[in-house]
Amino acid sequence: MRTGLGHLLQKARSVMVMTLPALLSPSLPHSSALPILCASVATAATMSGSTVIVPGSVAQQKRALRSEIRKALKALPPTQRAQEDTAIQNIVLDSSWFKSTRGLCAYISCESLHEVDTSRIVAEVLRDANDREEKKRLYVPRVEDKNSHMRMLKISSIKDLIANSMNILEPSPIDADGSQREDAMLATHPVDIFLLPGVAFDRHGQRLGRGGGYYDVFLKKYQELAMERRWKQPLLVALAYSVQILDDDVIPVNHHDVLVDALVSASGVIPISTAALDRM
Ligand SMILES: Nc1nc2c(c(=O)[nH]1)N(C=O)[C@@H](CNc1ccc(C(=O)N[C@@H](CCC(=O)O)C(=O)O)cc1)CN2
Ligand SMILES: Nc1ncnc2c1ncn2[C@@H]1O[C@H](COP(=O)(O)OP(=O)(O)OP(=O)(O)O)[C@@H](O)[C@H]1O
Repeated sequence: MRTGLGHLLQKARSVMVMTLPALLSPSLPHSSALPILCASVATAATMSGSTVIVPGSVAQQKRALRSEIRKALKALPPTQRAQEDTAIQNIVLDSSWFKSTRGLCAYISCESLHEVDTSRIVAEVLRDANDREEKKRLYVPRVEDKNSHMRMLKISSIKDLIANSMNILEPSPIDADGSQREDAMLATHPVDIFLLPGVAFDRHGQRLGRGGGYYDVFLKKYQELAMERRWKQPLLVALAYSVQILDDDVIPVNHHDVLVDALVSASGVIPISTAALDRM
């Protein structure tokens, strides 16, 4: 499914106007809203023509942008949030690329982090895993240490999850039978799709995470594994509220940032890479 980009952009902009009112001059048209967000990230921004020179390291700029988007997410009215959660999950569940996947990595959404809800997607996969012949293997994140080390472990029931110190549900390393859970990095079959969380995204595939480096490190390793094994590269699909989709060149970039293939917003799928155009 494709989306009307103009409509989506307008929607993202109009939400920015609502969530960042103090930064906006009443004379500015809505279309000027997102560059203003960029200026707001740089507290001492220097204007040079239309270019905003953002001071500070990339890490500082990322921190400032995370903080802006967290505020925008907190300000999202609950009814709009619920509507977008439903629409995004319906789009995923109804898609051919999701239906045909056999191996999936998904995050377990955390309400206090204001993440796009994945509970229906996870429940559906686990229902399939238990009831049907066409099973999907589901791997979910487990943080191993503070040095950006995360594993993706296979679960077969929601009961496999327990809250960690950050209050995110994650699997124990050992299952109910006392066996090691399957690790996606050690599995004999590939992961076809990653459903990714994040703080902000753009239409070039840039993704701003929570700052731990967990996904960037994991995805790089998984892409290398897929290459070694001659598997198809997994499709990296980020789930995004409208306020999380920013104009191009607003998200600060590091060389280690892994680009996503596509976004799913409440307005539809935004394919970015050629792989996404081919497969979605
Ligand atoms: N649901 C979910 N699970 C996930 C992630 C995620 O983003 N979402 N992760 C993705 O990496 C890993 C965990 N990483 C995390 C990193 C930071 C925070 C967090 O609470 N950050 C606070 C700010 C903390 C600070 O600035 O000091 C926040 O974002 O409000 C949570 C999870 C693995 N599991
Ligand atoms: N491939 C990598 N190898 C080593 N360190 C990395 C890698 N990717 C990220 N890091 C480190 O992780 C930390 C956080 O990076 P960054 O702010 O870009 O993460 P992020 O956008 O929040 O992404 P994530 O969702 O992966 O946490 C930085 O200290 C960075 O150097």
